[in-house]
Amino acid sequence: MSRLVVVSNRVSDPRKSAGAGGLAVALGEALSANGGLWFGWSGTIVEGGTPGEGEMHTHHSGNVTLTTVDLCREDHDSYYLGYSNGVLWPVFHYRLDLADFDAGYIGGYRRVNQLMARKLMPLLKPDDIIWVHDYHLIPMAAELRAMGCKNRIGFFLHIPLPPPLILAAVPQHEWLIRSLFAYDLIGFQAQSDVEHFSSYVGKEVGAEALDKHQFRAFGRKVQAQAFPIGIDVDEFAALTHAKEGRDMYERMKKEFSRRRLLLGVERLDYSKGLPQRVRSFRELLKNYPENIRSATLIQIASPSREALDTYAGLRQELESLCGAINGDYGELDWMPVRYIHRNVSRKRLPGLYRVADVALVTPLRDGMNLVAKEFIAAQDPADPGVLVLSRFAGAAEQLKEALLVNPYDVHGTAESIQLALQMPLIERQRRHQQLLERIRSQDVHWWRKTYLDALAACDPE
Ligand SMILES: O=P(O)(O)OC[C@H]1O[C@H](O[C@H]2O[C@H](CO)[C@@H](O)[C@H](O)[C@H]2O)[C@H](O)[C@@H](O)[C@@H]1O
Ligand SMILES: O=c1ccn([C@@H]2O[C@H](COP(=O)(O)OP(=O)(O)O)[C@@H](O)[C@H]2O)c(=O)[nH]1
Repeated sequence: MSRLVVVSNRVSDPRKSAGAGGLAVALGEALSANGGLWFGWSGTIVEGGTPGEGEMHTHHSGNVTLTTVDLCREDHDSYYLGYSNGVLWPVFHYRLDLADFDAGYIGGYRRVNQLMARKLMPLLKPDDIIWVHDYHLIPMAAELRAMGCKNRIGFFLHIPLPPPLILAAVPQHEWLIRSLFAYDLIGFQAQSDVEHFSSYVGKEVGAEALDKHQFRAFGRKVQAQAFPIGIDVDEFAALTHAKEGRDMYERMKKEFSRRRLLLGVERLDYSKGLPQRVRSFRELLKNYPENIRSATLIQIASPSREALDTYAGLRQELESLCGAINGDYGELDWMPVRYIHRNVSRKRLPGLYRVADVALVTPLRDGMNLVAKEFIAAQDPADPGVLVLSRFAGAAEQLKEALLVNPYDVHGTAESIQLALQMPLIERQRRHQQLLERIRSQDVHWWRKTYLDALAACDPE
């Protein structure tokens, strides 16, 4: 059997609890199945190091070999903070207003992709299957091919691909898309992303569509398809009953026996729609005062990309909104919002999800959103909570039995939250059962297998 080589910016030991971020969680689960090599950034930034250079480290965790490369400060800042999270992340999440098109970033982005390719190339065996992940590493296959790599190489984009006219705002858009043609298979989260890819390559580079999923351009053929990422449903449900999950459940259940719990869990990121959500909650208290002294919003917003000004600004905005709502509505023995700016261990989250009456997963744009799926997996089928889900999350293409909302519509979202709080048991059970079936039929094992089977079936160019 061929060895699987996964390449991603974030690498984390599958046997340890991953930090916040769905990619590391999902790849850890996918790699543990058959083992392989996980290659990427070590997480270490070397002050004063040489651009384009980085020490390599290897360690083993069960059947997975983890090989990582350090980055010097200059490379990290231009590749990770600058081009990946200052240009690609905002544009791909439709936020041209937040993009910082500094011409200096692209050099670091290319340099780090070249460095990663150079370090990976000698580790490869001829029949390895290479699976590259996410926007940090779009040119990775082109760099490997330039070094003579003939292996099958697949790519998976974890974030949305915007429509052509938004994508075209990136000064290097054509180069990025040309780089994608060095892969054999491009995986997207949602059907809408595939449609955007197809219309971009048709309109902007005159690609020939060989069929619905195959495109020829730049002298190469590539296949593009949606493979919605999932979670390990049984593993996550089991965490609900493990010690940390159970402790959390019992503690919170006691506290919320006479109150209603609304829950939000995410990285503190502008794509997640946090200020809009808090405003909707405020609207709920204003329009449905029976929720005062009862409905409490626990908002976990774990620190993310704090070196970027847009993230620091968002934190201030959110803290001021939470402070204002607590000041206006709070009582000595009840605060409407509990805002936590820390990462909560993934082992404790299932217990919290299970106590929640309503999960608020209302991003303005999201590639998938694994929290939505984790919430469903953690529910008690006899008395499940309700998922309020943004129609702009990739997960909305699958999770049709959630209460779908437009997060920009603060009033409409408040109405849906009230509907969720009032939903009769029988309807909650029916929706939950259907949602559970959906996340089970397309779980993380399905995702890995379907993607890798499709990559293996691609005609090598
Ligand atoms: O690595 P960070 O900069 O700390 O950010 C964390 C991850 O955020 C993004 O996650 C995406 O992948 C999830 C799993 O497919 C998906 O559910 C979610 O919608 C995406 O936002 C990012 O794409 C990852 O590369 C980051 O590691
Ligand atoms: O305090 C936190 C916040 C989030 N998460 C985890 O981080 C992942 C977030 O993934 P998602 O796809 O929802 O969004 P991303 O952060 O990748 O954009 C999920 O597995 C969460 O359980 C966590 O462990 N602790």
